[in-house]
Order: sequence, then structure tokens, then C-alpha cells
Amino acid sequence: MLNTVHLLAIPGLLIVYDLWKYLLRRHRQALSYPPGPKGLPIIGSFFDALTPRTGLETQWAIFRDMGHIYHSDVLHIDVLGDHTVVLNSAKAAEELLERRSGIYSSRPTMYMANESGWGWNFATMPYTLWWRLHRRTFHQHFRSEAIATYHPFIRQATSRLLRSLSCIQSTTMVTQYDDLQAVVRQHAASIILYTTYGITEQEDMEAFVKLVNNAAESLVTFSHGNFLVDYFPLLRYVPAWFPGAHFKRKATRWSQLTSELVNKPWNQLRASISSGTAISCFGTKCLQKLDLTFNAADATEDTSYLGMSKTDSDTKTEEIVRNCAGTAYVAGSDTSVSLTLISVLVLSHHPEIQAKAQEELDRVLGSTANSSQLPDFSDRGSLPYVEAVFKEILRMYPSAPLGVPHYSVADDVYDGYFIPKGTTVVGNAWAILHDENLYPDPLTFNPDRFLRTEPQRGAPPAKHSLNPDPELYAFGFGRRICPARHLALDTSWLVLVCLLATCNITRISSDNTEPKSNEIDPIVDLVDGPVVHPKPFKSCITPRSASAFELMKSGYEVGVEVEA
Ligand code: HEM
Repeated sequence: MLNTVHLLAIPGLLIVYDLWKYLLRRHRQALSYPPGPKGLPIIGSFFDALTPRTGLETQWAIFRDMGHIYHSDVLHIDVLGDHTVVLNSAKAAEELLERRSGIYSSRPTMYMANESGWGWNFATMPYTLWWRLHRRTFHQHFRSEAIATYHPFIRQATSRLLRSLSCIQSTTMVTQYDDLQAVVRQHAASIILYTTYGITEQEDMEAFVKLVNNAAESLVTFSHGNFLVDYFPLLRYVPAWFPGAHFKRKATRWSQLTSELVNKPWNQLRASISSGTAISCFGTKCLQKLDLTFNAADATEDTSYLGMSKTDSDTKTEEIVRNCAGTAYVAGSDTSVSLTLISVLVLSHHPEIQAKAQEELDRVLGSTANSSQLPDFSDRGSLPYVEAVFKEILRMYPSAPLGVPHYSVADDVYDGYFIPKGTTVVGNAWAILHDENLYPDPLTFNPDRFLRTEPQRGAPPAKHSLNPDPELYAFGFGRRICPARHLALDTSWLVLVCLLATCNITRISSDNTEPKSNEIDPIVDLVDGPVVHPKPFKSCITPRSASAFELMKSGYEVGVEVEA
């Protein structure tokens, strides 16, 4: 029975609770932001944020250096009233993006990306139920245990890549960057197109590779802040004919491409399902199950904004699967390309490392002069030096040095600094992977660092030991960590080990002479998108022997087991 005291106590407690919340907020707001450039009134640190586009240095290195200047691993940058916090250390990134992932798992609104029709791409979605449904669907088919089912096709795609390289080598001694890039793009796209849509026809693949390449230019919209509309959202309402509204005209052109990206391969899959010719893949498996009905836990969240009741979830499910497939197609087409191209470039700069890896391969698997088999996934555990080379490439040249920005949905305090709700939070993977406290002598390419500290694959990777596994940082953080990292790692590892087993890669200067020095930095071109690529380079990719040449031409000689 409630008596008067109880009845008075309830509002009393509510008042105390509100007061406590109010005082806490006042206290937090009295704290200062993390240190960082002061900038000018109103425009804040706009010019600091734009520095890399002037070509002086890379954004990730500038952020790291700013951290040194301000003696802080957490930086605050105010750009036109927008708060951005950059995390330059593993400690800060793990604390905020992983341990406090309830606050830091959203994305900033990317107005220009939305204007350009990227709204279906779940990599840019805010942290909502709609995003979670996408992520869950994606995860089921790209989690580490599921990736082995794609190995036969990864092998076949790698065989094709080696064959194409052998053809280039037969016609010209020097491999031009454009030719290499075309082969590597074809390889990455074919794996993604097969795994997501079951597309295997060469002609279709070429058309879809072209489509994603045409749209690649618009990926620049994913880096928050490249367009003024990201800071002044009202600019969205400026008509395209308005003087200076170039971004509107660009957005209209890009929308056409992004719509084709998500719909064209999906419609083709739909047609092949109707005609009974579809190949088992992410799309067919998801559609067969249509298992995204809301469960009790999901139903606690307000779903009215999705405009859906539990009964029309099938239609929404198809939209989710289509969006996930489109996201994989786009996300997978560029990132792995970057890693493979960087691997070729790095090997060409380090003949001594190639020789050491080849010695291991020959010792463990037999010399390619006698071998009739390419190295395979089952050999991975027996090749620690190759593994170490792979890890050092990931560490030294992360393909997405600043990842994809996160966004905070509540006020927070870290290390005595106030981080307001609505802050864009950037995990600077490059700075972490070049932190001398974690990786001694970080600017030296030295695979040996991983021989001492990474005894076994499969063991849970240790954090904050010396030379931690770069996989921990190169693929982002927390609930938004790259969900396809296992596929990406397997794909890129197989290319690396097969190149090492069959080829010698040498560096050619732009004037076709032997390079004078072993200087390699900086190898990445400045791009305004989230993924880096090497500056164009020439190399000589020569088979190690006549039998290695035969191996390149024959590949794995295994057909893909195509499930109808
Ligand atoms: C070397 C290859 C790759 C690298 C370095 C890479 C890196 C990343 C990074 C840094 C993020 C952002 C994580 C964060 O927000 O903290 C990300 C997100 C994502 N990646 Fe990858 N990625 C690679 C390959 C792939 C591939 C092959 C696919 C698709 C098949 C893919 C699909 C995605 C998706 C869907 C997201 C968004 C996740 C979300 O927002 O929830 N990635 N990736």
C-alpha cells in the first residue's frame, strides 16, 4: 500500500535525478574540449582541415603531428562550428570507439553523400535499427566461419589474375601501372560480384567493373567535410542552376550512377532467380531465408520511421539485402585493390624481403621449379615469414588510414576533456600503426617485428603488447568495424603468397632505368576519398622460372563448385 510519504518521495526523487543530470551537464560543459588548433572565429579550423588538399602532407600524418604539438593523443578541431575529435592512439580509440560504443557508433550525416544517392549504403547510415538490420544480414554471410565457402572462387580469381599477369609479361617486360591496376580491379570485383550476386560471366563482370569505376569519383562524398554542404546543410536547397552550385550538378550526375550501382546487378540477380539460372551467393541465400522478421528485442525500438509494420517486413527485407549487396559491391571493389597494389609496390622496393619469403616458400612447399601447385590457404600456418610480410604491409600502408568517421550521440568526458554530443570522431589508424610505443622504429618496413610477437595464427590477438596485430586497427573500430575484413584478408593474402611463389617483382623508375635508392615514402597518392592508392608506378613482374611461368598460366586448375 502506498502511503503519503511514498507518494511524496517519488516526485522528490525525480526532481533530485533531474537536478543531478543538470549539474552533471553543467560540470561537463565547464570542462574544456581536447586541445587542438584554435583557428579563426566562425570558420574555426577550416584551413587546418583543408591543408592536405594543398598537397603539403597527408591528412593522417598532419593529425599525428598536431597531436605531438598539443601533447595529446586526442585532438579537437572546430570546423565552422562542427566538432571533430581525432583519436591518435590505440588507448583512446579503444576506450571511446570500443568500450563506449553505445555513444560512438553512429555516423555524421553525410549530406553530399545523401544528395548523391548513397543513402542505401549502410556504411554511411546512422546507428539505428535500420542500420542494425543491414549489419546483421551482412555479418551472417561474411563472418569468419562463412568465408571458407568462398575460397574456391577466391582461388579461381587468383588463377585468373596470375594468368593475366603472365600474358602482360609475355608481351612487354615492363608492367605499366594502368595494366596492373586493371588486372587487380578485375580480380577484386570478380570476387565481390560472385560472392554477392553469383555473377561469373566475363562480359557481365567487365560491365560491372566499369560501372563501379565510373562511380568511384563520388566516393569523395564519404569523407565528411569535402563539400561545404556538409557544414551548411541548408545549401541542399540551392537549385542546380544557381551560380556556384557545382556540387548540385555533380550530385545529380552521381545519383544516376549510384542508383545503377545498387539496382543493375540486383535486377540481374532477380532475373536469374526467375529463370532458374541463379548461382548460390549472398543474394540468393538471403532471399531464400527472408529471415529478417522482427524479434521481440527489435520491437522495443520505435520502427514507425521505417514506415513498416511487422507484416510488410518481407519487402523491407529485400531492400535490406539489395542494399547490403550494393554496399559489398562498392566497399569491396576499391579497398582490396588498394592493398594488392600497395603489396606489389612494396615487394618491388624490397628484393631482400622477397628473397627471404621465397626461401621460406621453397623450403616449406618445395621450389616452384619442381612444384606443380600454388600455395593455398591450408599452407598459411606454415609460412610465418610470409605472414609477417603481410602484416607489415597492413601496418605500414593501411588502405583506409582514417577509416570512416564515427559520430557521438551523447555528451561524454574523456581524460578530463568534454566531447559534446554530435561530434565527428575520427580513429587515426595510420597514427596508431605508426606509434613508436607500439611499433618501435615505425617508419622502417620490417616484417621481422611480427616474427617475435605473433607466435600463432588463430590465437586471440593480444592488444598493447609490442607490435600488436595490425588487423586490430586497419579495419576500424567497435560496432562499425569492417564486417568483411576476413574476406579481404584471405583474398589479399592469397594474391601476395602466389605472387611471391611465382614471380620476382622489380622496381622500374619512370625513365625505365634501375632506381638509384630504396626510398619508398611517400608511396600513396593523395586522394580525397577514404581509401588510398599508390602513386602510379612501373614494375617488372617476371616469372621466377619456366615452371613458375607454367604455374601462372595454369593456376589452381580447380573449377568452382557452383551450387545451383
Ligand atoms: C583491405 C581491405 C579493406 C579495408 C582496409 C577495409 C577497411 C574498413 C574500415 C576502416 C571501415 C570503417 C570501420 C569503422 O567505421 O570503424 C570499413 C567499413 C566497412 N567495410 Fe571494409 N575494408 C576492406 C574491405 C572490405 C570489403 C572487401 C568489403 C565488402 C565485401 C567491405 C565492407 C565494409 C562495410 C560494409 C563497412 C561498413 C560497416 C558499417 O558501417 O557498419 N570492406 N572497412
